[in-house]
Amino acid sequence: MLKVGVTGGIGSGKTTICKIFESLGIPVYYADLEARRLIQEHPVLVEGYRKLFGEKAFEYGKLNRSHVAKMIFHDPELILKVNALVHPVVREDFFQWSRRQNAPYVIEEAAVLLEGGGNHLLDKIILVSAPENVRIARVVRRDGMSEEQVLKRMKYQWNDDKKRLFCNFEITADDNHLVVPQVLKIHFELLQIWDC
Ligand SMILES: CC(C)(COP(=O)(O)OP(=O)(O)OC[C@H]1O[C@@H](n2cnc3c(N)ncnc32)[C@H](O)[C@@H]1O)[C@@H](O)C(=O)NCCC(=O)NCCS
Ligand SMILES: Nc1ncnc2c1ncn2[C@@H]1O[C@H](COP(=O)(O)OP(=O)(O)OP(=O)(O)O)[C@@H](O)[C@H]1O
Repeated sequence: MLKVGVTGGIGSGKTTICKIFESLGIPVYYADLEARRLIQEHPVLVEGYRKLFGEKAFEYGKLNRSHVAKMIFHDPELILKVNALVHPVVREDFFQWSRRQNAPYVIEEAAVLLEGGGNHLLDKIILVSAPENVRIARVVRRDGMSEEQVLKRMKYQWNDDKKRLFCNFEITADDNHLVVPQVLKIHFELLQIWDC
């Protein structure tokens, strides 16, 4: 079974693309979602988040997302500590999850994948790209974040030019390209690679 990463900056359309792969029967591991579950459940992460963010890290056992987001996206050192704490646990969880799947390939969807060297553990990487102004507008519309809040998160993510150097496929998900044909083309190429 191949392990495929789908990455791209905030608001690029990764989740939307992955839903199409899911409709083709491909299992998808959504790293943001699973990270939030693990931060609330995994003893090492619960303890680590308490140490880094204080008692306010959790409210009634749930991650206090706005408190943590306010702190980490203002502090480059803190975000490095968080990434070093969370990403290895998520990666291990992804590998355990992938062993339980039965498919020609599985996908890990993650915004921050290449930045931590996660590509070395995956067989192929797909970049989902869209211009920054389009991505900002999408996230403002979807989450009600301010433009400044989106820009703060982008600061901790590589730009598409840098990501492109590490990717095997690219899906252009701006407002002018159809994405379904691009997904289908990659899907059949991945099936062929798996078949060989
Ligand atoms: C800061 C937190 C609480 C914000 O929660 P929130 O629900 O607002 O955002 P969510 O988790 O859905 O992420 C939304 C987007 O924010 C960006 N983002 C999240 N974490 C990071 C990070 N460490 N570096 C850069 N961008 C990030 C990504 O584009 C992501 O797709 C949460 O993202 C967190 O704890 N992040 C650190 C752990 C992490 O790196 N998770 C990413 C998956 S491994
Ligand atoms: N190709 C597209 N054309 C127009 N709108 C799109 C396209 N792809 C996604 N969107 C919209 O843009 C927003 C962001 O998409 P999506 O949630 O898939 O991005 P993401 O990369 O997973 O975001 P994040 O990194 O924040 O989790 C959503 O509201 C979605 O409906």
